[in-house]
Amino acid sequence: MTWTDQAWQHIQPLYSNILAMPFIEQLKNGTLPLDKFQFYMQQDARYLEHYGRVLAYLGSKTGDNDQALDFFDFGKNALIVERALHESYFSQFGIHEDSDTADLEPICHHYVHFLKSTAAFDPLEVAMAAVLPCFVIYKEVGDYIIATQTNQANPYKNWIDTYSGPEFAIGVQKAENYVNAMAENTTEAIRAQMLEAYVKASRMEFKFWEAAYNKTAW
Ligand SMILES: Cc1ncc(CN)c(N)n1
Repeated sequence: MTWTDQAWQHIQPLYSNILAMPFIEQLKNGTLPLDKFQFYMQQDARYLEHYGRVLAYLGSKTGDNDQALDFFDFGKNALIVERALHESYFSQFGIHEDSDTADLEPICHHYVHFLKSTAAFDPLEVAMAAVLPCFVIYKEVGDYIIATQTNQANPYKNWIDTYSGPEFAIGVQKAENYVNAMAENTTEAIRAQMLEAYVKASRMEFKFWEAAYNKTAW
């Protein structure tokens, strides 16, 4: 079994909890209150600015040029999605343009700085494992919503389409392949740290949606 399969299996209880969250259930049904989605979008735009930079930074740290190019692309894509949020969703959902300067709320702040410090101070394998749940969980949630939704007039359709399409899945698979190759070529001790980082980031994905649902501020 690959390292990513093992890691994914390891977080199944948490993933089941994610699917049962009111945020995800209501996003799927199209009944999520607008103010909760607005809060989420605003924080997510800020998150993506930082996440994109972390991915590009990890690309710059790898000695493998293919991996570097792919991580530069992943970083660029995160910023492209962030820009799309501004150009379409922000006006569609009535979110104020001053979101650029919106405070990072506690969970977003913690997640971003966890990724940045892991990228800066931990082994590259661990940092690559830390950024993976952001790919995998969104893909799985996107696919789950597409497979189970019944509301064809869901106002959040565009968001759902971003993460459920084949294009996103290709990137996720590439990122997983790199992490598997790195896991194979490292030590048991580093693999344990990789798993710890993967689990922490997955918990933060849960917390990010929970914070949006509760509109948690400082
Ligand atoms: C918090 C979070 N995690 C993951 C994704 C998907 N890249 C996102 N947009 N936002």
